[in-house]
Amino acid sequence: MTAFSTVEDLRAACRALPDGDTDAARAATARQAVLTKPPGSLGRLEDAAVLLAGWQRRALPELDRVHVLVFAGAHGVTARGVSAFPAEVTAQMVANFAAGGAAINQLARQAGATLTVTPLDIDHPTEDFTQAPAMDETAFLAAVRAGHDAVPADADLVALGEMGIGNTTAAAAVAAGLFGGQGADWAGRGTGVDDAGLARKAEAVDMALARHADVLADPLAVLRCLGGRELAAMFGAALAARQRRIPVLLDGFVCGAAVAPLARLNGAGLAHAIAGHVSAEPGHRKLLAALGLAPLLDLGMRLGEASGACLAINVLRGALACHNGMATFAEAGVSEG
Ligand SMILES: Cc1cc2ncn([C@H]3O[C@H](COP(=O)(O)O)[C@@H](O)[C@H]3O)c2cc1C
Ligand SMILES: O=C(O)c1cccnc1
Repeated sequence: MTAFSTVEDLRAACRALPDGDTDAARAATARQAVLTKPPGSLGRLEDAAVLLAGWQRRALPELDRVHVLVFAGAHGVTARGVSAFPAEVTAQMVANFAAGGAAINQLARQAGATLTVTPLDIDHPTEDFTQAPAMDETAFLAAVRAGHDAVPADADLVALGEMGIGNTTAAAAVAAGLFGGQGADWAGRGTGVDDAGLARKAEAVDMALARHADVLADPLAVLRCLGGRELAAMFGAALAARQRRIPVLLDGFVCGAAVAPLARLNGAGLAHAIAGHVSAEPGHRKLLAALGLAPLLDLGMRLGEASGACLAINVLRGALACHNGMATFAEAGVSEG
């Protein structure tokens, strides 16, 4: 596993990513062509099975060891009135995760996945990024490393998610920093802010873009200066998964913004990622389009916590039930077209 003790090490690691196994992907594609169905009739389930085969490096992939990794962080920008909820909800929800009372507890159990929640220094909010970098390099690397270390080496799939009051503002700032546009193009209502709250979010993003204008060409600096610890951790987890060739399921807008720097640093950086869903946060659809990712689900969800990704695990289980379990035309004695 590539270690990184500096931002430049991290950048080098992001540029030197391994590929999946094209032979396994080719074998999976060939199998899809001879299963007892019209070619292509399982739509994106077929693509998903082939992607899992390529990254798991076996023609018949498995989902025995599925891990949901949720990272929590606290945001200085909450002081600007950018969330409908108070900042203390982050720590309260971390306790709720531990007690089993959150949506993700129910969804992870239902999806047959192991849930791990990693709080990241939640008693110490990041800096208000309208005024200063959210994190210095030490704090940023520590958060990236925490995410990197959270990925189990033997996972068949990891789903990523977050908890952090204020983080849809951070995600909007990161998205704007990476892909251009202004606050109003990327800010949404998050937990449900009113029109004045939405205007404050857009203004905070615009202030952040102006404050950090000199680093916007550097995707890692964008994540460090405009992001937050849980975003940096999701980035580190997506990187670790790729280094181990483990496929990744992405959650909503915040998760997508967190991993987007990998695609900016390496054109194929998110080739191992599947968008679990598109959230109701309007920036998410735009972000997925910019990343060239098509979401599996579109359920109007806007929760975060890896909830959309977790539901999509069930879709992948369906994809593999067909891919691994169906008879071929020859086996079933069914005539081909
Ligand atoms: C009780 C509660 C549980 C949550 N679980 C996820 N989020 C979601 O909402 C937050 C982002 O929205 P904003 O940027 O508007 O603060 C994040 O914590 C995200 O995970 C929650 C929010 C609340 C209030
Ligand atoms: O799409 C998301 O990630 C999201 C949307 C609203 C609140 N929290 C997260």
